[in-house]
Amino acid sequence: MSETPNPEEMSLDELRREIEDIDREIVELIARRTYVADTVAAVKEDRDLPTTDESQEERVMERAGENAEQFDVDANLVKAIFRLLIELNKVEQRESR
Ligand SMILES: C=C(O[C@@H]1C=C(C(=O)O)C=C[C@H]1O)C(=O)O
Repeated sequence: MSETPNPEEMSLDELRREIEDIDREIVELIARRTYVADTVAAVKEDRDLPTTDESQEERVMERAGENAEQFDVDANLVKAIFRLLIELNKVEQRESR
């Protein structure tokens, strides 16, 4: 085994560390989004509102598409991710009310 670092492998490692950091941040943001759902659930319970609000979901999805376009990423893929995030939030809300 050679002691000389392979520059291509090093930069691959560095890039993967960057992805690892970003992945952690993504999970942290998902957790933050989910924690807010607990508070939303409390407000809805207080006002006797249902967990699902389809018009709000449409606004969230539309915003996701606009943000995706702004950052030049595939809007349909980003929307698919947001569909899952909304479902995750609703599961959390149903558990906490
Ligand atoms: C968080 C809410 O509850 C649900 C979850 C949503 C979301 O995750 O963005 C949007 C609408 C609701 O169906 C809300 O009403 O704002």
